[in-house]
Amino acid sequence: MSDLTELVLQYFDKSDEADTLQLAEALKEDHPKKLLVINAEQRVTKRLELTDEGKDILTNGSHEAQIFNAVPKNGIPQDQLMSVPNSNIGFSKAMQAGWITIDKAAEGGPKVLRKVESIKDEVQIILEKIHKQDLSDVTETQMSEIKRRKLVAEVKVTSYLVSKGPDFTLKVERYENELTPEMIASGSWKTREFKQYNFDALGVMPPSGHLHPLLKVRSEFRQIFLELGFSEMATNKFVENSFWNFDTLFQPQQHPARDAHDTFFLSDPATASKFPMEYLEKVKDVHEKGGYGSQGYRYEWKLEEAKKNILRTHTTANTARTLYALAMQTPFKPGKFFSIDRVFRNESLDATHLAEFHQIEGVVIDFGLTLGDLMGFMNEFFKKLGIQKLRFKPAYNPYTEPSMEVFSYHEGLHKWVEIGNSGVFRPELLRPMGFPEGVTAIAWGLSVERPTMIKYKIDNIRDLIGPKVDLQMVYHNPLCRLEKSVS
Ligand SMILES: N[C@@H](Cc1ccccc1)C(=O)O
Repeated sequence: MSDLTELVLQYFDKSDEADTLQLAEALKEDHPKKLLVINAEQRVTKRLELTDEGKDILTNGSHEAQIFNAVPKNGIPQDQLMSVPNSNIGFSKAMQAGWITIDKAAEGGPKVLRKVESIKDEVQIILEKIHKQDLSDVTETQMSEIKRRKLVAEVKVTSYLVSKGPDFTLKVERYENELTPEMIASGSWKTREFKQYNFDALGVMPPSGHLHPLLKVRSEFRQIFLELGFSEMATNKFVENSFWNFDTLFQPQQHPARDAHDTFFLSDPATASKFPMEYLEKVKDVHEKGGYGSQGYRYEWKLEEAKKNILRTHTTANTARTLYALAMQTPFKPGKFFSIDRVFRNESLDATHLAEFHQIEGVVIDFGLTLGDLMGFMNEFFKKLGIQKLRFKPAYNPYTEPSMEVFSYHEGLHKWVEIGNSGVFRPELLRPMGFPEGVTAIAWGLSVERPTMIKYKIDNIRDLIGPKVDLQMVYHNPLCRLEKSVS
């Protein structure tokens, strides 16, 4: 017996019937076709069966025959015949058939006498034929009489016509699903049979539209910013140049972040050419000589370095562009801006790092904003996300002073987790743009991936992004259940 035959029998040992598709699944068979090596066609036929009364007649004879047999040669008083089962019908049928007669004038009451020597019990004979399913010499009149007397009934019988299918084989083989390195190494792939692709497969129908967890968390953050009156910055430029990504942010041209190990540089087009020249000169000056109370970096600033096209390493490049556009407007107007979009870093990939991720960025600009405003604002912002305990740690960014890393206490992990970076923008950044003295800006950035991984308890980022995304996680986030908070 083949393995499959055994499995099929085991399956039927536990269940009465099977849909071939379900059976294929239960048996882990590659394709239900393998199980369809035989065809089964359902057929419904009609058959006559004896009723209980019919069965009784088959064994004991018809009612009329029983009456005849109960009459001895020299007759019997009529009332004694009444003990025979079904005597009423039997008596009248036997009278009709002319088998018996009645002597009403007999002494001691009416007496029943035999009229013939012997009888032939036709009803019993016909029922015997029906029982044997041999209806060849049963006449229509006989049949309708038997049916009228309800001695037979018509029953439906369901059966299956089983025949060999086109793929019938006595050898049930398994198709290979995957071409493995072992098959290539051993050369066994040459003789194996591979499963065909099913281009008609429809996949699982989702019950409703779903958001990827990253999009869901993104929409939750977006909602918080909008509730706080922030405007969304345009973030459609994945390709940025070094000028906006680094130089405008007072990041020196020798800074390690501007190295090919950390940043993706474009080869075609390798450089950008359009810059606001007046502003560019001011940026160059502040790097080389300083100003606005700063002594600058005191190195020779090079335009070629600023021209280099890159994939933006942070959305702070958009903040720089947005603030520059705001500075162009007079008189000065305070502003609150945010963006949530993708950034790229030339990092070595591991369970928690990818070469691209999403940043949430916020900036508030007005006269006299201080570190206290930043800390107060951070507390409010994270409270809306359900994050209560915050800690700030002094840090360094070329564009903010002071700078602070933001940590939150993670109840599940029982430790402080870094959730963002923040600071007060330097005058070296704001003043060359043209903002008046006294205008300051507080800004912060965080990744979308970190809170998402914490919320969905994902410890490998590849389960969140890329071909190995756990679809169940997506299915559990139907659009209609969009929640307002991230925890
Ligand atoms: N650009 C910083 C985040 C940040 C934004 C704004 C101010 C301070 C820090 C980062 O990529 O980590």
